[in-house]
Amino acid sequence: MFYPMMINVKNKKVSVVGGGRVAYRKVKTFLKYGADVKVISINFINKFEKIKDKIEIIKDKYTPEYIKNSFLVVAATSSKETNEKIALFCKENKILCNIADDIQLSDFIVPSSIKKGDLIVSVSTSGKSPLLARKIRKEIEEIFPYEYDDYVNTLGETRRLVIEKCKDEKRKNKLLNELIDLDLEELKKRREKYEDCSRL
Ligand SMILES: C[C@@]1(CC(=O)O)c2cc3[nH]c(cc4nc(cc5[nH]c(cc(n2)[C@H]1CCC(=O)O)[C@@](C)(CC(=O)O)[C@@H]5CCC(=O)O)C(CC(=O)O)=C4CCC(=O)O)c(CCC(=O)O)c3CC(=O)O
Ligand SMILES: NC(=O)C1=CN([C@@H]2O[C@H](COP(=O)(O)OP(=O)(O)OC[C@H]3O[C@@H](n4cnc5c(N)ncnc54)[C@H](O)[C@@H]3O)[C@@H](O)[C@H]2O)C=CC1
Repeated sequence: MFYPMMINVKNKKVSVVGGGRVAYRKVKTFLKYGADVKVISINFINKFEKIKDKIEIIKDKYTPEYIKNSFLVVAATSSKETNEKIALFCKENKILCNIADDIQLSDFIVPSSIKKGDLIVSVSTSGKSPLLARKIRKEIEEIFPYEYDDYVNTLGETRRLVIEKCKDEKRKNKLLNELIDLDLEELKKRREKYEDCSRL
């Protein structure tokens, strides 16, 4: 059973084995979340050219040496045998792994997701149908047509002010509940107001 969680990969060593379409997709997502990505593969599709300055590229066959110090590993080679070897090595060395062609051997799977600033919406079918996850993700994307970045940041800052300055639990909950119904403009006014108060 896969438990949904958010894992911090910023500046952490992530290794992706394989240089095909699937590996490329996984690498792009890790880069979006600030990981320190190494890619090991015999061959690479041309798209890797576009991101070659943002990753470490090792053009070689997989050997455990390349992944041994990783925080996370993704096995996305076209060789089932290699993917299995990677899974086994990760298990023995307590490294979390995602095996692109074998959910049973995977410690984690990747959902289909939308990132609008710090607002992240993820959809998973627990591996039953990645295409359904993608379809639902696209449907949800249509109801988030604009950038949430500024809104979620302002909400986060205003929430911090309420938590810091309001010590009455009941009132605090009331204020926090009010915040999520305000639009960006109202929220910014509210933040300014709370910044000027010493207590709420
Ligand atoms: C278990 C999981 C493990 C993991 O990869 O993490 C997994 C496993 C497998 N995928 C397979 C196939 C496809 N996967 C996609 C696409 C995506 N797959 C993703 C995640 C996951 N795929 C995890 C579960 C997600 C969930 O919770 O449901 C997404 C969401 C995220 C991402 O990859 O970043 C991304 C969509 C991103 C987006 O657009 O939003 C497509 C479509 C395409 O490629 O265009 C196809 C072809 C169509 C088909 O087969 O359905 C196969 C068979 C391989 C083979 O046939 O050889 C396996 C292996 C198996 O099923 O055993
Ligand atoms: N989880 C997912 O979302 C999906 C997973 N898959 C599975 O993912 C795997 C990869 O799929 P694609 O990227 O389409 O394949 P691909 O054939 O385009 O790429 C495979 C890559 O693996 C490399 N490779 C093969 N053996 C290797 C070894 N011993 N050491 C290092 N690199 C090696 C090749 O050089 C190539 O770059 C397949 O097993 C496929 O079944 C396929 C579709 C989606």
